[in-house]
Amino acid sequence: MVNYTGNPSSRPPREQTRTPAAPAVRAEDLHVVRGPRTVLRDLAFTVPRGRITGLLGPSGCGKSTLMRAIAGTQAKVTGTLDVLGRPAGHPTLRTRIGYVTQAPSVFDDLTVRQNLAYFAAILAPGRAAADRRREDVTRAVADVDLTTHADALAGNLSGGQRSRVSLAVALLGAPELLVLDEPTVGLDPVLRRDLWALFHALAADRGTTLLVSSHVMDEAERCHRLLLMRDGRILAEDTPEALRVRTGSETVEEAFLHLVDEATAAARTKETTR
Ligand SMILES: Nc1ncnc2c1ncn2[C@@H]1O[C@H](COP(=O)(O)OP(=O)(O)OP(=O)(O)O)[C@@H](O)[C@H]1O
Repeated sequence: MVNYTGNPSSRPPREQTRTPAAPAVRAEDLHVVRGPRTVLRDLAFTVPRGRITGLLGPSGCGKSTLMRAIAGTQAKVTGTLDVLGRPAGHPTLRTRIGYVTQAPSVFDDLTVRQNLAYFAAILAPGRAAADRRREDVTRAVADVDLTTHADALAGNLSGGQRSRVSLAVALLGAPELLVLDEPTVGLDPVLRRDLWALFHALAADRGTTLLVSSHVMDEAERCHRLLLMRDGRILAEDTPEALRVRTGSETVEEAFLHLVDEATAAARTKETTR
């Protein structure tokens, strides 16, 4: 794993005052239609650079759809969605974003190293880049703690190890923005802790921006900022601490439930005053 020397507790350091750089992601009036339904409705939010932003909400609320839109792979997106200063999906963003979906995208009949070498050759083709590719592959394998499995066939790895190969592929080009769709699902507590340490090291040491989705609320406490989603809308956008304080809650899960109740009550009031 990347050498993580920061705060070893599960909570990240408090949000520090920094010169506000342009956000990594900026959405305004964002809508996404899938099939017959509008699944994301009127979203407006930002994702700050060099921080870990957690995208949390119940299953089906639209997290993956939003990540696909940011990665530029989602059709029927309207409104403003700027990513690293370009409209989402712009061709120049391809090498600047690492996107890991929920389904590990690895070739089972190749070893871990061969999988990475294949994707490295797409990112940096040609003989002149051979040394750099080798270094990038070795670094990415070490980042996800798979050095001892580098020559194992991907098809013989566990589910968690295969997910980490996918993550290593995304780390190859040292992307500025990492979009990770439920990267810790199905992992044991030790691996989850190690992956979060890696995420923090990437943000702190390499300045990488991470957008990490989860429907497990305890992971919220590990993020610098949160986007809480429900039913295709952003319910709240703030630091975990600010959300807890604002709602008088002990945990982010409690804060989330409080915000859901508040939104439901507001919707009812709107209905009855019509
Ligand atoms: N191909 C599709 N066509 C139509 N609707 C879809 C399609 N894929 C997803 N949806 C709908 O879009 C909504 C958002 O789905 P999405 O996968 O983004 O949610 P999610 O929050 O990522 O869920 P999970 O945590 O279970 O992965 C859901 O109601 C889902 O039924």
